[in-house]
Amino acid sequence: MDVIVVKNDVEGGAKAADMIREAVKNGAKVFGLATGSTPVEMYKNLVASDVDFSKLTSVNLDEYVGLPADNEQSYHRFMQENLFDKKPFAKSYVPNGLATDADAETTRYNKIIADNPIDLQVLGLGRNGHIGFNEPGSPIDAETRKVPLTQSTIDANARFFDKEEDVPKYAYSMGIGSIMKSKQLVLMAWGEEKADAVKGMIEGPVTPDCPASILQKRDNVTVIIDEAAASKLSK
Ligand SMILES: N[C@@H]1[C@@H](O)[C@H](O)[C@@H](COP(=O)(O)O)O[C@@H]1O
Repeated sequence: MDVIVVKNDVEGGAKAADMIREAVKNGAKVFGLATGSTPVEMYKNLVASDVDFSKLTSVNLDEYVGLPADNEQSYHRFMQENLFDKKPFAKSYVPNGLATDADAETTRYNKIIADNPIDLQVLGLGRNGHIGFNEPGSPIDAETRKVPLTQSTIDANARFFDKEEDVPKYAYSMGIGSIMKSKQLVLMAWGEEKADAVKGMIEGPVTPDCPASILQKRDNVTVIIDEAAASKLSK
Protein backbone atom coordinates (compact mmCIF):
# COMPACT_ATOMS: atom_id res chain seq x y z
CA MET A 1 0.00 0.00 0.00
CA ASP A 2 1.46 3.29 -1.08
CA VAL A 3 0.36 6.05 1.30
CA ILE A 4 0.66 9.68 0.22
CA VAL A 5 -0.15 12.37 2.80
CA VAL A 6 -1.15 15.72 1.33
CA LYS A 7 -2.16 19.04 2.85
CA ASN A 8 -5.80 18.98 1.81
CA ASP A 9 -8.34 17.70 -0.69
CA VAL A 10 -7.27 20.25 -3.32
CA GLU A 11 -3.74 18.88 -3.38
CA GLY A 12 -4.96 15.29 -3.04
CA GLY A 13 -7.58 15.60 -5.78
CA ALA A 14 -4.95 16.99 -8.15
CA LYS A 15 -2.69 14.01 -7.39
CA ALA A 16 -5.47 11.51 -8.00
CA ALA A 17 -6.36 13.24 -11.28
CA ASP A 18 -2.69 12.98 -12.34
CA MET A 19 -2.81 9.25 -11.67
CA ILE A 20 -5.91 8.88 -13.82
CA ARG A 21 -4.32 10.85 -16.67
CA GLU A 22 -1.17 8.74 -16.38
CA ALA A 23 -3.28 5.57 -16.56
CA VAL A 24 -5.03 6.86 -19.69
CA LYS A 25 -1.61 7.54 -21.26
CA ASN A 26 -0.53 4.02 -20.35
CA GLY A 27 -3.51 2.48 -22.12
CA ALA A 28 -6.10 1.94 -19.37
CA LYS A 29 -9.49 1.41 -20.98
CA VAL A 30 -11.93 1.00 -18.08
CA PHE A 31 -12.19 3.24 -15.04
CA GLY A 32 -14.12 2.34 -11.91
CA LEU A 33 -15.54 5.58 -10.53
CA ALA A 34 -16.79 6.70 -7.13
CA THR A 35 -19.13 9.39 -5.85
CA GLY A 36 -19.43 11.30 -2.57
CA SER A 37 -17.74 14.52 -1.55
CA THR A 38 -14.26 12.96 -1.55
CA PRO A 39 -13.56 12.72 -5.31
CA VAL A 40 -15.06 16.12 -6.18
CA GLU A 41 -11.66 17.85 -6.44
CA MET A 42 -10.31 15.03 -8.56
CA TYR A 43 -13.22 15.43 -10.99
CA LYS A 44 -12.70 19.22 -11.09
CA ASN A 45 -9.09 18.65 -12.10
CA LEU A 46 -10.05 16.15 -14.78
CA VAL A 47 -12.70 18.48 -16.20
CA ALA A 48 -10.13 21.30 -16.38
CA SER A 49 -7.54 19.06 -18.04
CA ASP A 50 -7.15 17.91 -21.62
CA VAL A 51 -7.86 14.28 -20.74
CA ASP A 52 -9.99 12.50 -23.33
CA PHE A 53 -12.26 9.69 -22.13
CA SER A 54 -14.35 9.59 -25.30
CA LYS A 55 -13.11 6.15 -26.36
CA LEU A 56 -13.03 4.70 -22.84
CA THR A 57 -15.49 3.07 -20.46
CA SER A 58 -16.51 3.91 -16.89
CA VAL A 59 -18.23 1.68 -14.36
CA ASN A 60 -19.54 3.21 -11.15
CA LEU A 61 -19.34 1.57 -7.76
CA ASP A 62 -22.84 2.03 -6.48
CA GLU A 63 -26.25 3.69 -6.58
CA TYR A 64 -29.03 4.25 -4.06
CA VAL A 65 -32.02 1.94 -4.44
CA GLY A 66 -35.20 3.88 -5.15
CA LEU A 67 -33.74 7.04 -6.65
CA PRO A 68 -34.34 7.78 -10.32
CA ALA A 69 -31.26 8.74 -12.35
CA ASP A 70 -32.32 12.40 -12.46
CA ASN A 71 -32.91 12.73 -8.70
CA GLU A 72 -30.63 15.40 -7.25
CA GLN A 73 -29.06 12.90 -4.85
CA SER A 74 -28.68 10.02 -7.24
CA TYR A 75 -25.15 8.93 -8.08
CA HIS A 76 -26.12 8.99 -11.78
CA ARG A 77 -26.85 12.69 -11.48
CA PHE A 78 -23.66 13.28 -9.46
CA MET A 79 -21.54 11.68 -12.20
CA GLN A 80 -23.36 13.60 -14.90
CA GLU A 81 -22.79 16.93 -13.18
CA ASN A 82 -19.27 16.36 -11.90
CA LEU A 83 -17.76 14.60 -14.90
CA PHE A 84 -19.78 13.09 -17.73
CA ASP A 85 -21.42 16.33 -18.97
CA LYS A 86 -17.96 17.81 -19.58
CA LYS A 87 -15.85 14.69 -20.13
CA PRO A 88 -18.03 11.95 -21.58
CA PHE A 89 -16.92 8.35 -21.87
CA ALA A 90 -17.83 6.15 -24.86
CA LYS A 91 -19.87 4.08 -22.40
CA SER A 92 -20.69 4.77 -18.75
CA TYR A 93 -22.40 2.31 -16.43
CA VAL A 94 -24.08 3.05 -13.08
CA PRO A 95 -26.41 0.59 -11.31
CA ASN A 96 -30.09 1.33 -11.96
CA GLY A 97 -31.55 2.58 -8.68
CA LEU A 98 -35.08 2.03 -9.94
CA ALA A 99 -34.58 -1.65 -10.74
CA THR A 100 -37.09 -3.56 -8.63
CA ASP A 101 -35.77 -7.03 -9.46
CA ALA A 102 -32.55 -6.95 -7.45
CA ASP A 103 -31.33 -10.31 -8.78
CA ALA A 104 -31.76 -9.24 -12.39
CA GLU A 105 -30.06 -5.88 -11.76
CA THR A 106 -27.06 -7.31 -9.93
CA THR A 107 -26.65 -10.08 -12.55
CA ARG A 108 -26.76 -7.43 -15.28
CA TYR A 109 -24.16 -5.31 -13.49
CA ASN A 110 -21.85 -8.22 -12.75
CA LYS A 111 -21.88 -9.09 -16.45
CA ILE A 112 -20.93 -5.50 -17.27
CA ILE A 113 -17.95 -5.73 -14.90
CA ALA A 114 -16.94 -9.14 -16.29
CA ASP A 115 -17.12 -7.78 -19.85
CA ASN A 116 -15.25 -4.59 -18.89
CA PRO A 117 -12.48 -5.53 -16.45
CA ILE A 118 -11.56 -2.45 -14.47
CA ASP A 119 -8.05 -1.07 -14.98
CA LEU A 120 -8.17 1.59 -12.29
CA GLN A 121 -10.74 1.84 -9.51
CA VAL A 122 -11.26 5.10 -7.61
CA LEU A 123 -12.49 4.73 -4.02
CA GLY A 124 -13.61 6.95 -1.18
CA LEU A 125 -13.83 5.71 2.40
CA GLY A 126 -16.83 5.63 4.70
CA ARG A 127 -16.44 6.83 8.29
CA ASN A 128 -16.92 3.21 9.37
CA GLY A 129 -14.36 1.91 6.87
CA HIS A 130 -16.80 1.03 4.11
CA ILE A 131 -15.79 1.03 0.46
CA GLY A 132 -18.49 1.43 -2.15
CA PHE A 133 -21.44 0.58 0.07
CA ASN A 134 -19.77 -2.49 1.54
CA GLU A 135 -20.54 -1.92 5.16
CA PRO A 136 -18.68 -3.59 8.07
CA GLY A 137 -19.30 -7.34 8.01
CA SER A 138 -19.61 -7.52 4.20
CA PRO A 139 -18.28 -10.72 2.65
CA ILE A 140 -14.88 -10.15 1.05
CA ASP A 141 -15.63 -12.20 -2.05
CA ALA A 142 -19.00 -10.62 -2.91
CA GLU A 143 -19.89 -9.28 -6.34
CA THR A 144 -22.50 -6.57 -6.96
CA ARG A 145 -25.49 -6.94 -4.67
CA LYS A 146 -28.29 -5.07 -2.96
CA VAL A 147 -27.10 -3.98 0.49
CA PRO A 148 -28.80 -2.39 3.49
CA LEU A 149 -27.06 0.79 4.66
CA THR A 150 -25.98 1.06 8.28
CA GLN A 151 -27.41 3.76 10.51
CA SER A 152 -23.98 5.48 10.59
CA THR A 153 -23.96 5.73 6.78
CA ILE A 154 -27.56 6.93 6.71
CA ASP A 155 -26.64 9.59 9.30
CA ALA A 156 -23.51 10.60 7.36
CA ASN A 157 -25.49 10.96 4.13
CA ALA A 158 -28.47 12.72 5.72
CA ARG A 159 -26.74 16.07 5.17
CA PHE A 160 -27.48 15.78 1.45
CA PHE A 161 -31.23 15.20 1.91
CA ASP A 162 -34.02 17.46 3.21
CA LYS A 163 -35.17 14.94 5.81
CA GLU A 164 -33.55 11.82 7.26
CA GLU A 165 -36.59 9.79 6.11
CA ASP A 166 -35.61 10.67 2.53
CA VAL A 167 -32.22 8.96 2.79
CA PRO A 168 -32.42 5.63 0.98
CA LYS A 169 -31.96 2.57 3.19
CA TYR A 170 -30.54 0.29 0.49
CA ALA A 171 -28.05 0.54 -2.34
CA TYR A 172 -26.79 -1.52 -5.22
CA SER A 173 -23.05 -1.80 -4.69
CA MET A 174 -20.16 -3.54 -6.31
CA GLY A 175 -18.90 -6.09 -3.80
CA ILE A 176 -15.47 -6.21 -2.25
CA GLY A 177 -14.63 -9.17 -4.53
CA SER A 178 -15.40 -7.08 -7.64
CA ILE A 179 -13.40 -4.12 -6.28
CA MET A 180 -10.39 -6.30 -5.50
CA LYS A 181 -10.25 -7.54 -9.11
CA SER A 182 -9.36 -4.09 -10.41
CA LYS A 183 -5.74 -3.88 -11.65
CA GLN A 184 -5.01 -0.63 -9.82
CA LEU A 185 -6.76 1.14 -6.95
CA VAL A 186 -6.66 4.75 -5.77
CA LEU A 187 -8.40 5.53 -2.47
CA MET A 188 -8.81 9.05 -1.14
CA ALA A 189 -9.92 10.26 2.30
CA TRP A 190 -10.05 13.76 3.77
CA GLY A 191 -10.78 15.13 7.21
CA GLU A 192 -10.66 14.11 10.82
CA GLU A 193 -13.93 12.20 10.66
CA LYS A 194 -12.13 9.64 8.47
CA ALA A 195 -9.08 9.29 10.76
CA ASP A 196 -10.31 6.16 12.60
CA ALA A 197 -11.25 4.43 9.35
CA VAL A 198 -7.87 5.38 7.84
CA LYS A 199 -6.05 3.94 10.85
CA GLY A 200 -8.06 0.71 10.64
CA MET A 201 -7.47 0.46 6.91
CA ILE A 202 -3.70 0.95 7.09
CA GLU A 203 -2.61 -0.24 10.52
CA GLY A 204 -5.44 -2.42 11.77
CA PRO A 205 -5.88 -6.14 11.25
CA VAL A 206 -7.45 -7.22 7.96
CA THR A 207 -11.01 -7.72 9.12
CA PRO A 208 -14.56 -7.45 7.74
CA ASP A 209 -15.17 -5.00 10.61
CA CYS A 210 -13.19 -2.46 8.56
CA PRO A 211 -13.88 -3.41 4.92
CA ALA A 212 -11.12 -1.14 3.55
CA SER A 213 -8.49 -3.09 5.53
CA ILE A 214 -8.72 -5.78 2.82
CA LEU A 215 -6.72 -3.41 0.61
CA GLN A 216 -3.64 -4.36 2.66
CA LYS A 217 -3.77 -7.65 0.73
CA ARG A 218 -3.40 -5.93 -2.63
CA ASP A 219 -0.48 -4.53 -4.52
CA ASN A 220 -0.95 -1.51 -6.75
CA VAL A 221 -3.00 0.44 -4.21
CA THR A 222 -2.37 4.14 -3.63
CA VAL A 223 -3.98 5.79 -0.63
CA ILE A 224 -4.10 9.60 -0.78
CA ILE A 225 -5.07 11.20 2.55
CA ASP A 226 -4.84 14.65 4.00
CA GLU A 227 -3.10 15.48 7.28
CA ALA A 228 -6.34 15.39 9.28
CA ALA A 229 -7.28 11.92 7.97
CA ALA A 230 -3.72 10.75 8.70
CA SER A 231 -3.72 12.21 12.22
CA LYS A 232 -4.32 8.90 14.06
CA LEU A 233 -1.65 6.91 12.24
CA SER A 234 1.21 5.86 14.51
CA LYS A 235 3.91 6.96 12.05
N1 LIG B 1 -21.15 5.00 -1.12
C1 LIG B 1 -20.39 6.17 -0.83
C2 LIG B 1 -18.94 5.81 -0.91
O1 LIG B 1 -18.61 5.41 -2.25
C3 LIG B 1 -18.15 7.00 -0.43
O2 LIG B 1 -16.78 6.75 -0.64
C4 LIG B 1 -18.34 7.18 1.05
C5 LIG B 1 -17.73 8.45 1.60
O3 LIG B 1 -18.47 9.57 1.29
P1 LIG B 1 -17.87 11.03 1.28
O4 LIG B 1 -16.86 11.01 0.17
O5 LIG B 1 -19.01 11.94 0.97
O6 LIG B 1 -17.24 11.24 2.59
O7 LIG B 1 -19.69 7.06 1.42
C6 LIG B 1 -20.72 6.92 0.50
O8 LIG B 1 -21.66 6.34 1.30
